[in-house]
Amino acid sequence: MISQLFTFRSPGTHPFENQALESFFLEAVPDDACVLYLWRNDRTVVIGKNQNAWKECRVSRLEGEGGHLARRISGGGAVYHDLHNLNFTFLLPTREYDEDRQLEVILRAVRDLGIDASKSGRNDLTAEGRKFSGSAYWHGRGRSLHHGTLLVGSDLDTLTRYLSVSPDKLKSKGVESVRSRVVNLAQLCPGLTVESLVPRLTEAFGEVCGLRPRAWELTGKDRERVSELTGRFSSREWRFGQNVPFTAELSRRFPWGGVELSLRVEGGIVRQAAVYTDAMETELFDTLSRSLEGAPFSSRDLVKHLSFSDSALLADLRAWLETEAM
Ligand SMILES: Nc1ncnc2c1ncn2[C@@H]1O[C@H](COP(=O)(O)OC(=O)CCCC[C@@H]2CCSS2)[C@@H](O)[C@H]1O
Repeated sequence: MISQLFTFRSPGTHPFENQALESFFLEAVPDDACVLYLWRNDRTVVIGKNQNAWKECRVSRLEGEGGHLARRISGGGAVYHDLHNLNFTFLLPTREYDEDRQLEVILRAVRDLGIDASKSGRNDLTAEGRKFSGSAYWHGRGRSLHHGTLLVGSDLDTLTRYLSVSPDKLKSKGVESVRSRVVNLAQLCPGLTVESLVPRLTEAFGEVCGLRPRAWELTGKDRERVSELTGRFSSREWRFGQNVPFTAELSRRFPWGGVELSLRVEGGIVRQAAVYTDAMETELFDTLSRSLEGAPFSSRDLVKHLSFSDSALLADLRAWLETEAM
């Protein structure tokens, strides 16, 4: 039986710290309690546990604009977060886990605003046929986590700019996102902000569970654990190295000839590079494919590895890879 409710609002907006806090609550939630953790990330794309970062997200564009690519422990697709998207996480013992009750908390808060919201499909909440929330789940060691997004007033153009990747560029297995039409709650309830939604969620949490929620106070020891966990979520290994191997195919026509690059990427590193070209400088291209092997698969690193000579042709290739969506 749940006999205690806790709420916690993250003070920060950095994705890896927020993910660490979430994992901390997963470890720390008492056997008779449910925690509702509310948090926001600044400019972040969060991919599912088994997704390919480059297939789901324009990583170089996101990072070039100061954003972060984060991977979560739960499955499912890729979503965009900014400061006008509110995330919720329910953390509780698995035997008390009840997806419908958890979603009831969210639906009650949203319907109280006069929005006709409903559950749709496996993990979406929609209003007027458009999605404003996606959920994902994790269960293990007797504890469960149910987390989801709430689009309140996010920049939907930016969302689309980061999440649209050309479909045939990467050949890879892995979970695909389910692209949907999206809507901000503030569009359906003018004036709504994250700040005004938070107390409504806390209230609905108490009403649905029939208990009064208390704020969780972090101790010094809790904070130490959170900073340990932050390292895991921020590591390149966790974020990019988890992929099943894939092949990236990039092609471009230049005044001096066409180039096709085929890069075999394993653990986020280019293991094999093949270049097909009708340009005349075949020797340069042999060196080029060798020099790409071992490079981390990011525009910046590929460009660095292509700096072995100052030929004009290489400069064209560097400029291309710098802007190429990967
Ligand atoms: N922030 C946000 N909220 C709702 N829907 C979104 C969002 N960003 C993108 N999308 C839309 O959902 C699809 C992907 O849907 P798909 O069903 O593939 O994936 C999800 O919903 C995953 C939800 C994960 C929630 C976690 C909670 C805390 S950390 S992230 C995407 O292509 C867009 O069309």
